[in-house]
Amino acid sequence: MKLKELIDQLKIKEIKGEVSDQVVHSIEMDSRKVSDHSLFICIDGFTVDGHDYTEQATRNGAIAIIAEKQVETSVPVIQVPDTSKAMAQLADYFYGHPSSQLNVIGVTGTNGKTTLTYLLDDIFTFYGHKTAVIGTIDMKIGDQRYPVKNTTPDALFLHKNFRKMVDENVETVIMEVSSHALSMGRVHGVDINTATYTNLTQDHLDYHTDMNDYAHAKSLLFSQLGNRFDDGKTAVINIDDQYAGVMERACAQPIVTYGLSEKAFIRGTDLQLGADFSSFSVSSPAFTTKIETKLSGKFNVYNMLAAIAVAYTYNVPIETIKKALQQTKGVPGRFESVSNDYPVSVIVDYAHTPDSLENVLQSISEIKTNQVYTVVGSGGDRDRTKRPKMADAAMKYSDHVIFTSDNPRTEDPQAILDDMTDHLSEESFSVIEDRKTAIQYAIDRAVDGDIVLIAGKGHETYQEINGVRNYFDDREIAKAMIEEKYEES
Ligand SMILES: CC(=O)N[C@H]1[C@@H](OP(=O)(O)OP(=O)(O)OC[C@H]2O[C@@H](n3ccc(=O)[nH]c3=O)[C@H](O)[C@@H]2O)O[C@H](CO)[C@@H](O)[C@@H]1O[C@H](C)C(=O)N[C@@H](C)C(=O)N[C@H](CCC(=O)O)C(=O)O
Ligand SMILES: Nc1ncnc2c1ncn2[C@@H]1O[C@H](COP(=O)(O)OP(=O)(O)OP(=O)(O)O)[C@@H](O)[C@H]1O
Ligand SMILES: N[C@H](CCC[C@H](N)C(=O)O)C(=O)O
Ligand SMILES: [Mg+2]
Repeated sequence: MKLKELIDQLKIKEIKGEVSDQVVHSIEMDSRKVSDHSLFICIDGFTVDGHDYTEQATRNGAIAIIAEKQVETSVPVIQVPDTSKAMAQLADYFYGHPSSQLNVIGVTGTNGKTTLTYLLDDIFTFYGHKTAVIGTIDMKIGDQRYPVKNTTPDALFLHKNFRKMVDENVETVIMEVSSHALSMGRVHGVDINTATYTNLTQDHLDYHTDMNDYAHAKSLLFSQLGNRFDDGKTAVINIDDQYAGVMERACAQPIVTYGLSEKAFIRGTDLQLGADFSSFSVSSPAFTTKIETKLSGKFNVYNMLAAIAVAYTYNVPIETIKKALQQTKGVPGRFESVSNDYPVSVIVDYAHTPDSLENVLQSISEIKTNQVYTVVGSGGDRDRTKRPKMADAAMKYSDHVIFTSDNPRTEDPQAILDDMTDHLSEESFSVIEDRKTAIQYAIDRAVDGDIVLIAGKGHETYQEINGVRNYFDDREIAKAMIEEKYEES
């Protein structure tokens, strides 16, 4: 594509150098990925400033630079007010507005995003759509999986991969949209059809100033659905959540609500929850039916109601939804039972917020027949104020808590553990910094009928200490320990 045609899309402050008939083969935001005929966009980041890498970019073959500050280079510089926005706009144009050729379902909320994307993937696949999923675990296009660095990647990655999805005949893409992504504009220019809200409870107060600021960031997904009524856009909102009104007020489009309360349009009733199943009735003015699945926990009933509501907006027949939910296996690392064959149950779960920990432990309380051991930590370089609250949730619902390291990142692990435990007066907990030793401690002590919950890392296959990621999988470690325990006895 011609550089001239591309930059004609932008509001330009100044052009230095001559833009004639240069051809752009790729758009890059990372100087290390620049090759011949790339257009390099300078992003002023949290760690470094992309404007400092123009020399490397031109050396690698950049034919022009998009910047928001003054830079000196040998190639034309197009200065714009905001390079992040320009990047989204250029990528959307360069790749031929691919998101508008897809059903894009965006999911936001503190907890349940990954789970809901998996449920929707199961429903739409069962319905016969070719699907794609982007989120915390990875990006999936059809049957192919690709690693992602962020739950919601940057705009360049998104538009580029939407193109790939269109080329591969994907019809429906289900994506998690994090609050970071919304406030950093990573989804700018993404033509979202359905915006879905799960819930809002404390997390990320290192990044957002307070809960209202956090709620506002989430609400951007709903304002970004736009003001036009002729394109069939819909919002799907958990009406039982205390911040539902914030999302509703931000949204000009029709809203389908779900929940357990009477005011929900898609309403769940008659819940029955077990260790490895749940069932409930779901009703709306259009249908009433009973859903039976292998997923357990009240929070998962909410996730399933959200999935039903989204599928309903696409006219997926309720019988199809019902069958898909009946077969769903759930999500790796979410309430994942490590082994059902032994008298001690080990559950690995990704709960890393006070609310998710409380939810998961409440669900365990409902099914437990004996004592509950909880092994839990809290991530470094993240919201510090959630740490004592996570500890309180663990203490409230467990018989024994072993506080340990999650991903300490660049923080001192012991300081994180102090943040979690300093306020605790009871003595009925242990602190074991090394996560493997902490898991061993719980499994060694658990007796027949006990449940060991290993929380916080779920599907993660690493532990990040001092910037280094070492291989670490709670599920593998626990499985080996539990097998060893019962083989010895
Ligand atoms: C704080 C934050 O969000 N950081 C994101 C940000 O990184 P950054 O600002 O530090 O980037 P940077 O390293 O300063 O680089 C600035 C620019 O210089 C360029 N550069 C850099 C080096 C070089 O040699 N040449 C070069 O051109 C970079 O390509 C970039 O364009 O931009 C990167 C590219 O988009 C993101 O990957 C990165 O996410 C980091 C890894 C991260 O951990 N983010 C977390 C907070 C996050 O976003 N989490 C949410 C999920 C939260 C949840 O749901 O619980 C998410 O969506 O992932
Ligand atoms: N609807 C829900 N409400 C509260 N807690 C939930 C809900 N769904 C899942 N959880 C809990 O939260 C944990 C994380 O779930 P999930 O991965 O689906 O959320 P997420 O929003 O994608 O999280 P992240 O932002 O970290 O990617 C689960 O392991 C479970 O403990
Ligand atoms: N998306 C979340 C994941 C947290 C997972 C937990 N294991 C941790 O490392 O804190 C975050 O980046 O805050
Ligand atoms: Mg997620």
